[in-house]
Amino acid sequence: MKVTQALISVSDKRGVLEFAQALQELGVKLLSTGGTAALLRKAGMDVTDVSDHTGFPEMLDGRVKTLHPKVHGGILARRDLPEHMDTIAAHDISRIDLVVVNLYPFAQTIARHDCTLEEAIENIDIGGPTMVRAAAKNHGDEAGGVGIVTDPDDYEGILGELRDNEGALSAKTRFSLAVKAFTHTARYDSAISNYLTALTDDGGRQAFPERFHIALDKVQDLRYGENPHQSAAFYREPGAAEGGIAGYRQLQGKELSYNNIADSDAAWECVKAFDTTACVIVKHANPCGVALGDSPAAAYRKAFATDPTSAFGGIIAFNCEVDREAAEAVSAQFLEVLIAPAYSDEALALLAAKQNVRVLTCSPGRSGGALDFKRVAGGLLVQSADDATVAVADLKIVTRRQPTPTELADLMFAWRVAKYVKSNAIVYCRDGMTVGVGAGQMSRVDSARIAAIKAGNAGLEIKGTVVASDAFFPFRDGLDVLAQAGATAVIQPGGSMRDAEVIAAADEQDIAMVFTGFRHFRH
Ligand SMILES: NC(=O)c1ncn([C@@H]2O[C@H](COP(=O)(O)O)[C@@H](O)[C@H]2O)c1NC=O
Repeated sequence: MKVTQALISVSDKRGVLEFAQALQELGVKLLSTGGTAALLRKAGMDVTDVSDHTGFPEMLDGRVKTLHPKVHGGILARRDLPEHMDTIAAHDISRIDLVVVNLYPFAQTIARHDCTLEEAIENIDIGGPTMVRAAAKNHGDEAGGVGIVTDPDDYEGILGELRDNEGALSAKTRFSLAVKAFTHTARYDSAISNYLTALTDDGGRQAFPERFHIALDKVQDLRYGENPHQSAAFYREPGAAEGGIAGYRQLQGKELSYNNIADSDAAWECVKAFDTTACVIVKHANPCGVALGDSPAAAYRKAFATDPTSAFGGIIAFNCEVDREAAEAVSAQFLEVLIAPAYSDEALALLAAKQNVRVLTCSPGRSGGALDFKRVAGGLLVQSADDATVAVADLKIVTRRQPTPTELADLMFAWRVAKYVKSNAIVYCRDGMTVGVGAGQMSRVDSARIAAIKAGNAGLEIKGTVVASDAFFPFRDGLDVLAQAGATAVIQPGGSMRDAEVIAAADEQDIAMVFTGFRHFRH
């Protein structure tokens, strides 16, 4: 059925003029609301105001514009039922075959820090969702129905189909537009619910609403989950900042697996923590080598040297462009995924010879949402992201001996790495490189021992290293292990009941120790 009449009422006016002009050229009659009609008319278009169509003025500050049987009858009448068609004809209601609506910008309004409740309420669209839902419900079948367009990105495709299809939209297109439209209104209402249920009695907003709606967009189905007998998919938060792994672009290689994405996230978040050239190698969600370097290749070689055994089949991330030398260096090992903000042409040409390696670019910007989620059986733990940082000036030196400038630089490096190592985390470092990483142990003292053993296995000198501990030492035994291994300086949060005992142990062994005042647990 040919589209004869369209109603256009949009807040986001991007591309609407060109779309309306093209519709008019196709012979579609246009109805429109105040602001939208004014925009179209200013461009010389022939458009009928909805108020002239209904015989009722827009009223109540725009709260009532399109809420009228002349509009909703024209949308909701079933094209396949003669009785419906007779009824609208009897009431002089004409068919509206295409509805082009996007809603008041509620999410953008409440994102403003100075937004009042009154402003938020006024930005709850009523007439818009009513039309969107009506049109989506009446998307119809082969006999005809209504097309509902809520996304300016769809304008071009719609025009293409109308041109190719003698001015009609197929039932398939109308159905997929309807699905998108109901998703649009569901997301809109979720934002309203999240906002209102987070309001506090004193007019403030609590971070965690009483009811939490999360809307996610599927990025892709995955071949399987953490194990081959689990099914899986990857979802992205709409509107999340670009810098997270969910914004990845794959340049070559096999499809990413569930574990690839989880490990890539760990590697990418860790490498972004450094503001000079850095490389991170991750295995099973933990960094097994992190290093700074004068070039990406130099950083990689140091990171790899931490634990060549574990680096096999790892995920490698750089925070800078990968050049030919770095591409050559990483190609010498078996790796699953390579991530960087960019690659030189030479590097890409070289990597192309290893077609199985998944090569990704990610934006170096800030990562996703301000909230962190963790699934537990029957629920979800939600917390603010761990974005605490410490500056040298904030450190509290608690031992007799002060760290030397070199130790201090390595302590800061080690602390940054420890944040990305699963607890209990102990990280030995020297010269901007990890020397031994102890991760995910149930006891801190075991983590300290394992990290030292791993450094030995890699043939690295542990004497003279500095150490970061992601949380305080409950007893002096952990500190004693570090001292016996030959560490000379330690960074840790402090705050243990036995801090005095741990500080005394450090003083006894001439270790310089600094407290950050906060911990970096990662489970
Ligand atoms: N009240 C109504 O009947 C009504 N009908 C359409 N709207 C909205 O008004 C906006 C467009 O308004 P204008 O064309 O005046 O700029 C659209 O976001 C549309 O969703 C309405 N506004 C709010 O509820």
